Amino acid sequence: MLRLENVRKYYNRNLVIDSTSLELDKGIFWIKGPNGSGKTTLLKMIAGMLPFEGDIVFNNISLKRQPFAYRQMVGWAEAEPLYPSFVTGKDLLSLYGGIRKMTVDVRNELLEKLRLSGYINDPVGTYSAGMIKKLSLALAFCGFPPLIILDEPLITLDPDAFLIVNKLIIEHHETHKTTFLISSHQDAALLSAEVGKELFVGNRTITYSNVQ
Ligand SMILES: Nc1ncnc2c1ncn2[C@@H]1O[C@H](COP(=O)(O)OP(=O)(O)OP(=O)(O)O)[C@@H](O)[C@H]1O
Repeated sequence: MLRLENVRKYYNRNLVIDSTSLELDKGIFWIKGPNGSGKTTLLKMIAGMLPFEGDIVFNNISLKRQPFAYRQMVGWAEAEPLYPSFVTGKDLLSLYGGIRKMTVDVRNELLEKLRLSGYINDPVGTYSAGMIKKLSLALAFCGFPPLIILDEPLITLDPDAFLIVNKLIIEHHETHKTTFLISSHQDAALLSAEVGKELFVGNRTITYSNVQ
């Protein structure tokens, strides 16, 4: 269960997220809303990447009171990930996999599924935008955290990769009961109408509506 308690976010004096309280059960949630409505801000706050007023609680662990334990439960992938150009994909996966205590077999399975194996030993500076995107998604899945937050995971992916990522999200939700928060301008129905639910962000308020 994810709970937002009177969450509010200002950038300087600009109020972007206004006093939002929300409770979400396990599920796959799509964050929708026009450009500039606050989707990335909301996701970064839930990922523990931005300071804010209020609190966020996941599985009874508070981000404000137990920040380390909270962050251990969260995987995060940015919309436009950036990594130092000289590190390899393997370096990053070893780092994340080590922290998240993921076995090499499971890591290799993830690499195969995302078709990263062919270039994982190359420096990230040689990757295309889609290759970097897939690497960032693999890092978010590392160790199978119970909450995975993906900001625009489908941009820059080719049609094959798009389907692979959709499948991976559904598989994870079904097998590990992972909760996903996903921002996308894509149609949520592309994923799965059965498990997809939508959160609308806009007009400085958030309303939750179940689209099943
Ligand atoms: N670092 C920042 N400093 C100041 N204002 C910011 C900052 N980041 C975002 N904003 C402002 O916060 C508002 C919400 O931005 P945010 O990136 O969360 O929107 P979004 O819904 O993700 O947009 P998009 O669909 O274009 O990605 C915008 O008005 C933006 O200008």
